[in-house]
Amino acid sequence: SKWRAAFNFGHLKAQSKLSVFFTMILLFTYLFYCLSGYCDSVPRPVCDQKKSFQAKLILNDGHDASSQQQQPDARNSSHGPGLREQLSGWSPSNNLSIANNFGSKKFPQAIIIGVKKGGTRALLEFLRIHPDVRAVGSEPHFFDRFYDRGLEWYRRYRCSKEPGGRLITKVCQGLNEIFISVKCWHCFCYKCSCIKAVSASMHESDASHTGWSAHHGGLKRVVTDKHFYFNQTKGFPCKKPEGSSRPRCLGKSKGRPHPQIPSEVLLRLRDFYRPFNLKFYQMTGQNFAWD
Ligand SMILES: Nc1ncnc2c1ncn2[C@@H]1O[C@H](COP(=O)(O)OS(=O)(=O)O)[C@@H](OP(=O)(O)O)[C@H]1O
Repeated sequence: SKWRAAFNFGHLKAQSKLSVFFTMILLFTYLFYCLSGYCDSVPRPVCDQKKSFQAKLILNDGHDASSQQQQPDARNSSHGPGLREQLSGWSPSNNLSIANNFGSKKFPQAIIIGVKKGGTRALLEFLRIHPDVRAVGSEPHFFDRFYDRGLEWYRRYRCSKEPGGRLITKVCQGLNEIFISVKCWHCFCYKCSCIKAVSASMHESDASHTGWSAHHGGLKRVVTDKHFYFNQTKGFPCKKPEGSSRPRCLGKSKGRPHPQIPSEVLLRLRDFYRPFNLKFYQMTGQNFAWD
């Protein structure tokens, strides 16, 4: 029975070692997941921090917006008419306000539309420097991941503490994404002032691009080159320190070192994308000269 007890004890120890081992694996996987930048993009309901405040959506005319909940079906509709219909009552001046202690929620006055890895985070972060800009913290991914959750869900991201604030969000990623983006832009931004975030090379043009965007978004030109410095290590512009704050570059998952691509591969890629680029120039009415 002594042997049996020892055996059982050993068995138990092995079991607990195993569970510690698996817990560590889980922790490291999660850590790696976050370090690779994915956690950033998982949306958190930043405006809905305290359920106890019983935030209610109130239209300007005093109607309770929550009774008008509509659930768009992402699978049955394109980003076009369905959304357009639902947004027919939307306009920057037809704002919703949220009765809670965090200020009022506003409809977006500007939207950043961008493809994956198009540099939309940089544009968002740089626009955020502008004193009249209020932007969501994490990207809601409404149009590419959570469209079927409906506008009520999306509304939780409409937060701004200042009436004139602008909310910037990022929409439209996916297959054939550049065209979907542009279609989205056409269908969605017919009422809001829209920032067209297209840049051939964000490396050189971040700051001026931000200025350009701010100008087109109806903002005073406040953000200029003097807000940035070029970080040699990162190979990208970063925010200059203000007062006692430190210089701020985007996280490790933005502006990563890229492998050397053989020139013949680059040529083949350019050939492949040429007709798509032409189609894109036609859609936007602008030649970006990506060749
Ligand atoms: N200032 C600055 N700092 C860092 N990175 C910059 C900057 N400006 C543009 N970029 C480019 O942005 C790329 C990431 O784009 P996104 O933010 O749109 O990526 S994501 O699709 O949301 O994951 C990122 O892609 P990678 O270089 O592959 O990391 C950069 O090429």
